Amino acid sequence: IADQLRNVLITGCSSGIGLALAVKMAKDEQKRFKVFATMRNLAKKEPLEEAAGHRLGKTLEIKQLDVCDEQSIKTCVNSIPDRRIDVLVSNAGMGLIGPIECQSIEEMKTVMDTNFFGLVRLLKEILPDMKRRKSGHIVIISSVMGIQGILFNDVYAASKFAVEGFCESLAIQALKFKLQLSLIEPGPVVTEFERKVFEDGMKMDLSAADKETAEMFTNIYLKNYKQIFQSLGQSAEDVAEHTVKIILAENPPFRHQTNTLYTPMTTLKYADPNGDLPIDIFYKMVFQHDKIFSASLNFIKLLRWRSRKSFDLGKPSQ
Ligand SMILES: NC(=O)C1=CN([C@@H]2O[C@H](COP(=O)(O)OP(=O)(O)OC[C@H]3O[C@@H](n4cnc5c(N)ncnc54)[C@H](OP(=O)(O)O)[C@@H]3O)[C@@H](O)[C@H]2O)C=CC1
Ligand SMILES: CC1=C(/C=C/C(C)=C/C=C/C(C)=C/C=O)C(C)(C)CCC1
Repeated sequence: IADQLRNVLITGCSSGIGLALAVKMAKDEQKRFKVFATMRNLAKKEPLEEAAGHRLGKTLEIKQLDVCDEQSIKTCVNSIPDRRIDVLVSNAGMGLIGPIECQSIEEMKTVMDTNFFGLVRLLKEILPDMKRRKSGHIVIISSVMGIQGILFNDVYAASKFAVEGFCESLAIQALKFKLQLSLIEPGPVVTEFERKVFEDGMKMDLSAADKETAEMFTNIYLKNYKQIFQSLGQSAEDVAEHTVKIILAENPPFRHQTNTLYTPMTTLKYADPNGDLPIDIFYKMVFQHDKIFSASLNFIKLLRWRSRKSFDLGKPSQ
């Protein structure tokens, strides 16, 4: 389908990565994509409409889709000509931070339902068509937390690990049907996600946690949260650019990390089969905070300077 117009369905386009990606693909100079930009709440469509400009109604259409609602997914897919989706970008998701003692099972279930079962619901509806056609690319916005946990992100990391385990299994079957499957793994990205998660963290009722845990969350995690996003964070447009390159790549990889500043952390996982190395390093970064944290921020600055050269995924398919 290299020279054919590709139908692209993206979830979670009211803000952040989904919005940036929808707009970037709709503005493709070679007009290779017809974008179905979806969101659960159409009352939030204005920023996307504004960013899409005159592409609206041409290379970009806005549709309602709630990944937690099977009927809404079905209605949306049925409204697409021939139900043909060449590229599915599963992007809708939400964060959750804090000590588990202070989170309800209900809140945790909402995260799993959105980040993990949201993807499962989409694929139950869309995968059979792709298999029948023996063509399609499934692109999932996962996270570095799909391969490595971070302090106070226990349930969010679990939801992204679930996504990765699910996709690793499915990728083998996908290969048999000539389908492509790619996990995009961003580090911190400055979007509504960051703002929502931080605000929820700031107003969290910490009374169910012991003093040491509550202080750890407030004085270490929340205190440094903004600085981490500032020094390490990417823009939604940057992640969108990586995602488009993956979509256009001749042989798209199964996993793609978008943030070269973050790769030293994830690499630690593969450097030690016992799994202790990344945990020890994260421990030192967090709890020998004064010395290590400033050292690691300097290290990040050095990496940022070193990583000016742009990434290269080889020859695009056209
Ligand atoms: N920001 C970050 O640091 C990182 C984010 N990611 C991942 O990137 C993806 C996009 O997040 P990002 O752009 O940062 O954050 P945003 O909060 O800006 O965007 C999330 C989008 O998902 C939508 N959404 C939430 N629940 C549902 C649902 N049930 N059905 C449909 N849409 C829903 C939101 O809609 P609404 O406006 O209605 O809430 C919004 O459009 C997520 O999967 C996230 O886990 C990965 C790595 C890092
Ligand atoms: C770098 C770093 C930290 C935080 C990393 C963060 C906050 C990453 C956020 C990633 C996100 C939001 C991914 C979304 O999917 C710690 C743990 C404080 C320890 C010191 C090093």
